[in-house]
Amino acid sequence: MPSLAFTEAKEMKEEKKMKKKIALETPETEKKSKKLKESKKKRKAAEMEEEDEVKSETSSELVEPVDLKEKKKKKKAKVEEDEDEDEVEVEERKSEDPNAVSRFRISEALREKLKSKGIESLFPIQAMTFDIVFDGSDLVGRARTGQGKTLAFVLPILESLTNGPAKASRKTGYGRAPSVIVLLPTRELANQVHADFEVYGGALGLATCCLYGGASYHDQGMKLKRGVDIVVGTPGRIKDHIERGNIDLRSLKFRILDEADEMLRMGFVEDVELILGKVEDVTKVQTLLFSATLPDWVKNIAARFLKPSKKTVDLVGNEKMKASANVRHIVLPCSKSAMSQLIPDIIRCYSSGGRTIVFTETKDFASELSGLLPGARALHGDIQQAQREVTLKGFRSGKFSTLVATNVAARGLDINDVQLIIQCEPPRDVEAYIHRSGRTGRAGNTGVAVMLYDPRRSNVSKIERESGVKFEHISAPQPVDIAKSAGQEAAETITQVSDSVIPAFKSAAQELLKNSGLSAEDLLAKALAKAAVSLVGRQALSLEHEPFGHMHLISNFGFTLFSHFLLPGAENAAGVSLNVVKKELPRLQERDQSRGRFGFGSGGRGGFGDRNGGRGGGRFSGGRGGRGGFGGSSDRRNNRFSNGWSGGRGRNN
Ligand SMILES: Nc1ncnc2c1ncn2[C@@H]1O[C@H](COP(=O)(O)OP(=O)(O)OP(=O)(O)O)[C@@H](O)[C@H]1O
Repeated sequence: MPSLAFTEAKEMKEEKKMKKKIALETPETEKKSKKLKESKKKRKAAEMEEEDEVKSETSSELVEPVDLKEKKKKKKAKVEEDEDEDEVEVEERKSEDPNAVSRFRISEALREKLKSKGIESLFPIQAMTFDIVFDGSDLVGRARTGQGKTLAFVLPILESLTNGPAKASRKTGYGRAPSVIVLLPTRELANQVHADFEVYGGALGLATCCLYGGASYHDQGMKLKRGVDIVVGTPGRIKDHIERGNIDLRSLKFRILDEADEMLRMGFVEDVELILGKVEDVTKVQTLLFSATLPDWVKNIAARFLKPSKKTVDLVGNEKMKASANVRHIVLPCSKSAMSQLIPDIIRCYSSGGRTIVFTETKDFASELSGLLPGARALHGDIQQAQREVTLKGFRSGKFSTLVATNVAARGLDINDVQLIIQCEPPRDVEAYIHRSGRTGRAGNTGVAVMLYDPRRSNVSKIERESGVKFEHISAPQPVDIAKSAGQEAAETITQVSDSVIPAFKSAAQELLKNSGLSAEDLLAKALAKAAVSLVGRQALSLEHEPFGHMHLISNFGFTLFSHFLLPGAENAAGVSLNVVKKELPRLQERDQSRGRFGFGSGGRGGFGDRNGGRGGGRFSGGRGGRGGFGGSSDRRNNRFSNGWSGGRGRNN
């Protein structure tokens, strides 16, 4: 038997070779070349059109309509021919793609299912491990977050069971014992991996069930009784089913430890050992271990579960950067008491209108913070399982866009369009940082991870050193940042407006352009500012049931936007209505960093007037310090935004 060191050295050489091969054609290059092709096509079509236009102008002089028609026909044929060539090129390129699904021992049914999910090419970790798993080896697989480790084990296992080496000996029929067990550290993750097995395994006629705590034993037991091929679950509940005699693991073909380090760190070692130990003949079972992080202590424990001949595919290896390279890693000083004020600003600036996950260290703080952030919901271990599922479903479906969670959401969760991760303080270990920040920037997309820290109590250098991340240090978003991102959002909503409205508004636009004395660009900028304000207004209205929602939006966004961008040109802002919040506003708490370096820009001192004490009565009025705030209104009779800009110091409260 070759020594472990020798096997590993040989494996590393093989890995290097494979990495080179795979690097030749990554999904990124594919995307780029697709884009190039599309723009080439568009350019060609545009050129043809342009030429046609020129020709048709001259054609009236030449009066040769038949000839022209003929030419057009020929040209059309040429475009079609070129398009065909392009399609052939795409097909050729696909067949050259070393990671094309068709190049692997993947059956037609599974290929079709993958295609229906938009997957025609395997990601590197999948391509590098497929044959290893399919051909029967144990494996330790490591790749950064969001690189597709789940399908790296799902695909070869399914193929092996239905068309490969494990087919002959797997159990079939009613009441069959499972062939696969997948162990995961959290219920949410178990659900997610179960869903993948259901989709892809279902296409091959395989049945899966999911076993985790907080759900009915009876339902789970019934499924096991009927017989399943794949069991996915958390160690505690699986152990319970073993003890109840509901599950027979003697004839397993595959055992998978996903997020292995977390499972072992959470103290599941004994449960995991008990579950894995139920196999009758360990030489007949394949064991796979996956994670984005594999500290040495885990490797040592894991060595007990895997055969000495195991292979290792480590796409992180000794590279300095351990966290996702698709994520912009940012740190920002902030005290705990300022978080509920600052986080909405960070979301507005960095979430690109997508979803945000805010991580807290404790369950209590997750609950507290979720109550303070507009439209946020909490997810942590003290919440009933049924509610956890409802919350996650709502977040996935876009019912709300901010999830405040503990580490239950740190691992493995793959949620579409999570653009921003906020960590309220540096986590205890680097692995948590890597996994939390990895909830964004997945499957080749980009994202932003902001970590808050209190400079008096924590420092970021340990995480920076151990994760290999070079943090970008920023200060609290300034009004200009907020306005910029609101402008972008407004611009996006404008691009979505149907062209059909143009005729109705065109004459007003022409008149405005003619009479305003401004360039089209400047006018558009003003229109965007107005649209941005309406946008905030709508959000404020939709959040009226949230006690703090409207206050944040107006105070942190609207306030600074108005005060710093509209008010200096106050005469231009006349008519911008502030009556978006219809009921009496709560008094804005003066935040304790407003004078400090972590404060929210110069708008920090402004605030809502107090209806009782202040003269601003129910309108946006000057805050205590007055600087950056709205002055006492010159138009106190209505709840409108007035021109009462106070450049001076606190006259208004
Ligand atoms: N070959 C592929 N082509 C396109 N998308 C893919 C491919 N493989 C996986 N994906 C998608 O990539 C996303 C990330 O995959 P997955 O959740 O398996 O990542 P991961 O490496 O396990 O991440 P983590 O370490 O955070 O658990 C998923 O949405 C998945 O559907």
